[in-house]
Amino acid sequence: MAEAFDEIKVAFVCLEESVQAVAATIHDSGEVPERYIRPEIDADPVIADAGSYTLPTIDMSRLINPEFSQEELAKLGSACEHWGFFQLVNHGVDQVLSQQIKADVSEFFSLPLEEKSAVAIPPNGMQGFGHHFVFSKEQKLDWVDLLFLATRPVEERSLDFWPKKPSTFRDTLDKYTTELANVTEQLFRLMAEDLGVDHEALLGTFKGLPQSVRINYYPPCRQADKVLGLSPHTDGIGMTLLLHVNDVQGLQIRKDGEWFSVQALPGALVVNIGDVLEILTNGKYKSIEHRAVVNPEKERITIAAFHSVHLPCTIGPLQELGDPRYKEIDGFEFTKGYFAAKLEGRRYLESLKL
Ligand SMILES: O=C(O)CCC(=O)C(=O)O
Ligand SMILES: [Fe+2]
Repeated sequence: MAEAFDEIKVAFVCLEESVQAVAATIHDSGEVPERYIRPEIDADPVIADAGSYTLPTIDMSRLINPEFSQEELAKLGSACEHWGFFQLVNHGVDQVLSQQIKADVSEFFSLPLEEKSAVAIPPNGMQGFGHHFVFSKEQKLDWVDLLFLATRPVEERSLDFWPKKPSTFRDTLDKYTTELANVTEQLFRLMAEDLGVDHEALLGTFKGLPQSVRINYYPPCRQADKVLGLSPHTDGIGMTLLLHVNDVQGLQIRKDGEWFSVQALPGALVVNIGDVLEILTNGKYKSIEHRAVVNPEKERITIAAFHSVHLPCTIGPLQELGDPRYKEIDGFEFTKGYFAAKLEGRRYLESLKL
């Protein structure tokens, strides 16, 4: 994947300011610079009465227990079809390791800007500390700083962008992402079973489980209702596993045309279907638009682990799943198109429909 990123060459404009530093400088006035103010939020409100919705919770310990697996597998399939999102509990990721990754990530973002800048994203680069999806000097900006790293295949890691501080960071990220790759592989197998397709056909697209992480730091913002942490988007990969580093909520997903706030359970992984899995499943599983909002008083930190296709490859609906409803597309071309249209929600995915 690291090599793939080099090949994709996304033309992001280098945004030199850190949002965390902006938040600190406006601390007294609380007035957010115009570039971060998002008038579109008012036109697109959050579901007032979310009581009728509950994001499905899937229990991995039941999925792998023969006594309950059929029932839980049906729930998994239904969540992927109707929500494109679920919370995974009892996922088996070592709790001490989860605590350690949370501590290391929090410590990295609490370092002075100069120290974080040791791993800054270079011009036209993707990996490191900085911002993604800034295409012009005029465009509105998300209220977030990120650290983006390709973690698998292991031999393609660019360690220059892996923080040396805190000293445990690299080792913890290595162990944590390895565990997540295992959970992902298990989920892909279970999904193949739910879909009634050959495991190898599904897993082959994700051979070697290429993976990257996007660690999101959303500073608090007194004008939180005027900014967006992350603009609405879908994930241009197979599947994402999201960990909440602290207990601050902010993820919203588009449900029946309105925004629904996710309440992540402590310790759960929030899993979502990406564009590639929607295409492979011929539209059975859904890649849902989501966004992140910001807390007025507290910082919010999340770790999104993306599981991507094995490049080079061709992305298209699996044969067993009926007449194709999406075009076949070369993996590189898909990824380039996804990055170019990232700020346009589901539009790129829709353009691939037949
Ligand atoms: O931080 C969140 O809640 C969402 C993160 C996300 O959607 C992403 O990184 O793609
Ligand atoms: Fe996302």
